[in-house]
Amino acid sequence: MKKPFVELKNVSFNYGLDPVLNNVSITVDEGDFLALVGPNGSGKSTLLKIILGLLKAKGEVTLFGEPVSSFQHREWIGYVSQKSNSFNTAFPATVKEVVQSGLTKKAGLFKRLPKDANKRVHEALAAVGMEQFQHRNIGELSGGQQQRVFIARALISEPKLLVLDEPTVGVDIKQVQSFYDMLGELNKKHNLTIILVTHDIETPSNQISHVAFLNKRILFYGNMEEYNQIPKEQIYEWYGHSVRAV
Ligand SMILES: Nc1ncnc2c1ncn2[C@@H]1O[C@H](COP(=O)(O)OP(=O)(O)OP(=O)(O)O)[C@@H](O)[C@H]1O
Repeated sequence: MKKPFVELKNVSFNYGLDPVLNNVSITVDEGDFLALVGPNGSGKSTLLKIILGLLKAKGEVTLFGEPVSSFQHREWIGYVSQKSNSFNTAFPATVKEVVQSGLTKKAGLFKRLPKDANKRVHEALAAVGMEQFQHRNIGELSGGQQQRVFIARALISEPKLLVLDEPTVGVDIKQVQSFYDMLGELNKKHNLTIILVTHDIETPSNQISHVAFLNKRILFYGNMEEYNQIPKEQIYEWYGHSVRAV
């Protein structure tokens, strides 16, 4: 039987008086690839912060079967924030150094690297198809390539769950499909559970297993087959009228 990695039950949250999330309930099982989709300001980042234990909400939040407040295994969750790709391009760090920093971030600056650090850097870069770039400066890479490197940095501590906040912002439109294919491979071949947050309803769907559509509350939650049956007009309505029709 599949194990629930993340369970949210009736989660509500306000910043001051403004309600941002209202009675949100979703479950992410082991092996799922969930796209959490919603327009700007719909509460996606807030929900991620609640899942990561950075904000405390009303309702129940469980990680790997434990209440988020007492969950100890932070290393089981790899997180790539929205800001990762606004990397200072003049910063003189190689791809290898960036990925390696995923090993030292919890141990502190002066902690020695594990003996197998080189092998692990290589494996993490290979998993995202970037092994040939390890000696390049991070600032010389494209947005999509940088995003892959940040994912490798998250993968190096061998998480069970990977959380990605708007990972395709700054990725060339032509590279988006191959980026999703890479994530699909991590999900299926490496058995990595993924939550991907995006405002893009055109998110390539062939790799994704489930969709949650959020606009302060959950308007839809189901598998891809169920999602594909929703008329596009309905989705545009959920978005308001700012989304172009295709
Ligand atoms: N620290 C904060 N203090 C007050 N209000 C906030 C704060 N952070 C976010 N908000 C508000 O909460 C709402 C939800 O914001 P959130 O960042 O979760 O949305 P989002 O769906 O991730 O948006 P985007 O796609 O633009 O990143 C917005 O109206 C935002 O202005």
